[in-house]
Amino acid sequence: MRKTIIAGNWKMNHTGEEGAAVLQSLAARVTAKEGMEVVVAPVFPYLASAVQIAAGSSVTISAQNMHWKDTGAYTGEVSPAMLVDIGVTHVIIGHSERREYFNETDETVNLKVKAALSHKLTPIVCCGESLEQRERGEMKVWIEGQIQQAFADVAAEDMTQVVIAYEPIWAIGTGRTATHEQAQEVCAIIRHKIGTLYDPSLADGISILYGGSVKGGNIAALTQCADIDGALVGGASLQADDFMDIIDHAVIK
Ligand SMILES: O=C(CO)COP(=O)(O)O
Repeated sequence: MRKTIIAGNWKMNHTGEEGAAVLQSLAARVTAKEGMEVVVAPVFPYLASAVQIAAGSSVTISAQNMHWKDTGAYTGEVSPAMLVDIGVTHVIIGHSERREYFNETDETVNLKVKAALSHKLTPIVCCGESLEQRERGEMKVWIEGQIQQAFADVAAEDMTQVVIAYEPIWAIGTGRTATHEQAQEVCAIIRHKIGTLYDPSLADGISILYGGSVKGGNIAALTQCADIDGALVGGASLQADDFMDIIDHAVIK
């Protein structure tokens, strides 16, 4: 059975104090549910204290990015070994904001995916098309290409540790959620592509999340879809009440 995963990407938000308050509230309120995982991704400076606040609760902590090397002359970067050292378990890789503003490419995404897997960090690998690509009818080819390149040279046994997030760029922070039919269509394309790259039963075990203006009001319809196994949530993960609303209404299939 695939896990339902609700992951909050805080992006560049919350001071240490603000984030700690939200996380304390979540740690107290999220109850352990079989088949469900709740993840929160604060900014780098507060990851270590976030791990401590979440310890013993049903919330686990993710980074929003990392470098692929363990150490070296890479000013401003953070390595997978360092994340593991402080107790981080997940890392978001290839978010469209990193691709757009920080020169993240399919090649660096692939390097980071392989580095995460070799450190037993769970990569939450993002893909998604722009509105122009969708309108030009290029969505399927684009998404399949992103998936193929993200997992190039990744062994089948490592794929079981992977989480994929489909985030259409046009639905991020816009209030314009993809309909659950649109999200399901693309998540099915992703699962099918993984099935052709590996095998269908491996693809069947991978959690595929949807991200883009997810709220308490649309999570049930999304997670009822056959190929949508949770959400990567931006804005609505910043306040404990909003995020709890999503967690409480997510469907565990
Ligand atoms: O980018 C996202 C999560 O990674 C989605 O952000 P919003 O939920 O704010 O649209």
